[in-house]
Amino acid sequence: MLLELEGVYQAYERKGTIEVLHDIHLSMDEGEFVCVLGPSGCGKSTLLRIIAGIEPPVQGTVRCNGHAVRRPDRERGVVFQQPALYPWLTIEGNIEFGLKMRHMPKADRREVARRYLELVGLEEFRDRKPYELSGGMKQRAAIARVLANDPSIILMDEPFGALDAFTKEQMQDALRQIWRATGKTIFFITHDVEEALALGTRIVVMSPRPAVIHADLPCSFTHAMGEGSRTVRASQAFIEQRETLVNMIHQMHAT
Ligand SMILES: Nc1ncnc2c1ncn2[C@@H]1O[C@H](COP(=O)(O)OP(=O)(O)OP(=O)(O)O)[C@@H](O)[C@H]1O
Repeated sequence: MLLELEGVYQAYERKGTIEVLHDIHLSMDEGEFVCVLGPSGCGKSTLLRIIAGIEPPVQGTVRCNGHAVRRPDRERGVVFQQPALYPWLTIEGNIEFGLKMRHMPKADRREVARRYLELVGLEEFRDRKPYELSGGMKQRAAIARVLANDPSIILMDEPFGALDAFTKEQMQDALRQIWRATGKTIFFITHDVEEALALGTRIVVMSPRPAVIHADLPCSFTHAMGEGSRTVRASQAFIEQRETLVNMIHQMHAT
């Protein structure tokens, strides 16, 4: 088991106690692509921060590769909605940064950076600064930077949430190719039911706060998608599954 969460409980003290996560149990195997859906404010980002080691839970444990998670480390790479690239470095410099901090020799760094620049389709932009790139390209660079650190799992918090619909679909198709090419395990938070169905091998639905896991469903559309995904997205089975999930989330909002 790559990742194991047992009895994770999180609450904050703010004019009384806000219970956010109630009792989360979740395991992930290597190579899985788990998409997490749930009503707004239910604690999805909180869960990601706990898995990343950015904040500790009040109760419960998180284990990654058999070790208790206590702080952020490169075993768990994180991609946020706003790509956190260093504005003064080139795209290649950004991708190499973590490797440089670990004292990897320059020639090796360059080789790793070029490999991932190519994988995310940014070879031609390697000498540009982040402000010269579109939103989608910046997010590709952020993904390449995380991949360069060779994490066991990539944690993504609505990474395409700020992109227009067309770019978003392109990025989903690109991420699927990257996942296939690298075999990485991905934990992906989204508000977008169609996005979850188009990417995940598993869909986890969280309940409203204090959140528990309301549903944990296998999903196979991503396997049926080629370089593009239009045909599968327009299929009857996809649309039916989308409506089932949208209704499930609406019903939780209403109760
Ligand atoms: N450090 C904190 N202190 C106090 N309350 C917090 C803290 N972090 C999160 N919360 C509260 O916990 C709840 C869950 O927040 P979180 O951002 O994890 O939800 P989410 O499901 O990711 O939301 P959204 O879908 O809107 O992005 C919210 O009510 C939020 O206000």
